[in-house]
Amino acid sequence: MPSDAADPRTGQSWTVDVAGQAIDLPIVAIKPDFAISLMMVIDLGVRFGAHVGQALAERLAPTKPEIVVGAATLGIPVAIEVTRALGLDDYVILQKSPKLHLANALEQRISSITSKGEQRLLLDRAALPLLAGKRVAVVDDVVASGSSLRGSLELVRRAGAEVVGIGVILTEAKDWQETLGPDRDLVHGLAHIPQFTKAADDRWKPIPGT
Ligand SMILES: Nc1ncnc2[nH]cnc12
Repeated sequence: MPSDAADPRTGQSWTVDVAGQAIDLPIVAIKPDFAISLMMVIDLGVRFGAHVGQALAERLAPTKPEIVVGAATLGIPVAIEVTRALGLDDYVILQKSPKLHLANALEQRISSITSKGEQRLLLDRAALPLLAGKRVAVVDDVVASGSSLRGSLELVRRAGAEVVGIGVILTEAKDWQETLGPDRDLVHGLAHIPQFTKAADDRWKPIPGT
């Protein structure tokens, strides 16, 4: 398909050990001199989903969560697997696009490094009784800027719940630590990935300190 957009593929990949399971992530250029190693959790199969669900549940169980909250889109499989592995049933998904039944949703604005422009997170008011007064674990696939997680925490707290833990498959670079402030201490990540820049030899290399 002809396109004016630059091809984001670099031909390089980054291997990371996720709680004992190695995955290969393609390094994808977001800008001419900036790239990330992209983890699309929905492309990694159900066994990987179950593995990370179990590993995150082990780390979150001591915080005694009563319900799990995840943000659309890639937080959805994580929320389902963590809920299952914790032996819970209900979970709550924060939507990114307005659904017909969400006309009256609680709303929070967010931004993301992998999606264009500003986005929002929406909490269905029908889910409020599931959250009010509850101990909540908030989960996502990756925390990078921290904007999406910060929006999730805000919505969960507006719903009257206590955030007792945050579970992510990957932490990426360090920007999220400043975005989340003191909430950074609630984060349980299974592995860390750096961000990348192009070196003099045209190879993508991790940015020191990320
Ligand atoms: N490395 C990454 N993979 C998938 N989603 C992301 N969002 C931010 N960084 C990401």
